[in-house]
Amino acid sequence: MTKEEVLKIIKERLPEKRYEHTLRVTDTAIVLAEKYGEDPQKAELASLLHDIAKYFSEQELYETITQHPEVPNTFLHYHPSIWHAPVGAVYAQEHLGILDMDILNAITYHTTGREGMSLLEKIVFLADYIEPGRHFPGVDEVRTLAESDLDQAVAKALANTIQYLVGKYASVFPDTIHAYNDLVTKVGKELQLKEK
Ligand SMILES: Nc1ncnc2c1ncn2[C@@H]1O[C@H](COP(=O)(O)OP(=O)(O)O)[C@@H](O)[C@H]1O
Repeated sequence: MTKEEVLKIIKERLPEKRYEHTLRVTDTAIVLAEKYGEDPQKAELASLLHDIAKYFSEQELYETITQHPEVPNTFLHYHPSIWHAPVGAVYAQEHLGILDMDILNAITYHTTGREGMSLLEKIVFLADYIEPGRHFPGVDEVRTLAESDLDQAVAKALANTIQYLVGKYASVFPDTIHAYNDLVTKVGKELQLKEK
């Protein structure tokens, strides 16, 4: 599939603002891929498609997850706003013929992260978090970390997300906690030192 064909598909399924967000995530992911040694074409395709299911109805998201045993149904125990991620991967596989599991997993875990994220998964997760249209508290620190250390940047983004959710007494998808634990074991000390 050409980039133009993918762009046409996402343009038909996303409102203008979300389409522009997608393009910014894609540009950001390509820069990160070049910096950290990932295939930029994989980063481009995964990012272009990461939000493909964002505007599917809640019923369609629910049904897709229940009908696909490969999607962990833990997703259904958490807020519907995270369901679009695994459903996007199902869509990419079934409708666009994408079979690369790394690309499909990068789409599935772009919102939540998970333990043992691949380089591509980290890149798409982080690009979604730091693309230049994002303005939430703490994003600039993550942008700075992303210039020098991918794991530190992802760990900080996960910490921010968990703090944000806990701050409003929202439940936290368990894989996000696992992703956080996994990465702070590696880079928690460095992050602590940087914040002193
Ligand atoms: N790890 C998580 N666990 C539970 N809910 C989450 C998690 N991450 C995000 N959410 C919820 O899902 C919503 C959508 O997340 P996301 O797809 O990152 O949003 P955006 O629309 O900004 O791209 C968030 O606003 C938040 O309420």
